Amino acid sequence: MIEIATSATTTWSPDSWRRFPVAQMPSYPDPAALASADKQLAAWPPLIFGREAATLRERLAAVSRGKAFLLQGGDCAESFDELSAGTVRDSFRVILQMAVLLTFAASCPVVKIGRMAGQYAKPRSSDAETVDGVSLPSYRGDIVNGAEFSPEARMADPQRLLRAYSHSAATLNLLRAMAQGGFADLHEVHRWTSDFVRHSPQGERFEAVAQSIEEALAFMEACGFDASSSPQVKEVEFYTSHEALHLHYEEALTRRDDATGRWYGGSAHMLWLGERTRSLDGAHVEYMRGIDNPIGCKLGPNAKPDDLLRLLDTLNPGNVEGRMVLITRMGADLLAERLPALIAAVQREQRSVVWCCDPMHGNTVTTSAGVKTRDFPRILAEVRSFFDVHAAAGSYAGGVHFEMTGQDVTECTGGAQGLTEAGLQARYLSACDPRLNGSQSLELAFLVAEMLKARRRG
Ligand SMILES: O=C[C@H](O)[C@H](O)COP(=O)(O)O
Ligand SMILES: C=C(OP(=O)(O)O)C(=O)O
Repeated sequence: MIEIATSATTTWSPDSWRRFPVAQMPSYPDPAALASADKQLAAWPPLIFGREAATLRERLAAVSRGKAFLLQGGDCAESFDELSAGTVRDSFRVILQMAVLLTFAASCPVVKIGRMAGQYAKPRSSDAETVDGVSLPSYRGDIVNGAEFSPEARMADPQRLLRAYSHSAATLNLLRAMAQGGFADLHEVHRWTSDFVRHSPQGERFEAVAQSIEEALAFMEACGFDASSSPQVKEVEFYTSHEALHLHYEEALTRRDDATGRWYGGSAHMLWLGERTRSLDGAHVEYMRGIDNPIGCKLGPNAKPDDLLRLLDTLNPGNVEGRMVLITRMGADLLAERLPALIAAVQREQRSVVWCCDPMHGNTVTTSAGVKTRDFPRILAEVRSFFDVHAAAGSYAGGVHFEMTGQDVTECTGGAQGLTEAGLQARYLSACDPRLNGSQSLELAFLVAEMLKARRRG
């Protein structure tokens, strides 16, 4: 008789996911080499500590109570080759700028989480890609294989797990240095704008806000408040996150917290389940239920209220505040129709969650030239609809989640720069999905800031 594992009958351990069907996992030609990479990773230190994940849970608990707002953003897929001080700094500073605008508008703390330092694995719609009659395995993120269309590059290579770890460690090291070492000091706010944005309408609008902040700091200092030595002014709390897709990587970095005896995922502060890997009976849910980090769960337009409640039963049986972030990504057209039933179920069962809007993944289109893009007005429409639906239901729209970069890429159409389909090829660098560039990200932040301000004023 075949035994069917279920979360209810399985004792959790970092490797208990291996008894469950696992979606989106590449096949490795050399299992011994994979096991050896797993072993090496397990011997290395975790990238974060359990206490940090617990602090993030406290911050997210404040969001779930309507006392803070969540901003989560970063690359669709980080790339080994693109990693440099410049790329990390550019994304970080745009997230800081967005956070400043949102804090200013909402007058509440903004919890900042990067899709950074580990966002190397990608789920795909199809296992294979065919070009001119040649079929090869799909690119699944740099942790698995290479984006180049050749049989060698597309072969799943376990050594890439180790490179993903070292690239994540290098990224995190810089992020920590910038968050705490002076770069994020509010006195430096004028320096966060990159050159290509500085002279755009967004850049000029941001300068006006930066000027107000500078004056407010000077005023506080004149009143005797020592802003120059206050950690709230000089540093930011910045957290990392990625989709917990590659379960070999996640298992190998799972650690037990000495202080509490609880397990946590050591690869990032927050991990999320993707739309394609949130099956209740699947390996990804099994892995996530046992770790103590805050957990995100993507919810597409076909998510059913009962499935959501059963997921919450499994992932957060104690209904712990700040544990669950529900990231809806339904598309601008469907959100108003599909989201209310999910909100109603959560309200009826009094579940504590953070509701977050990912307006990217439900709005992807392919142009006639075969380029994947997203149109800025549709992204904005989904965010607006998200706020409206929550307001109508008496629920708190708690955050936003974007695929973005600080670089001057041309991947999403629209926005004040007037990017057209014809202009996409100029600097299309993403190996997977299209991101907002620095200017579009700021533009969106201004619009979200207006919604937050309107909500605050009732
Ligand atoms: O980022 C999300 C997914 O990995 C991506 O949308 C999948 O793209 P595909 O449909 O081209 O496989
Ligand atoms: C794959 C992603 O999203 P989704 O699971 O919502 O498609 C992602 O955010 O990278």
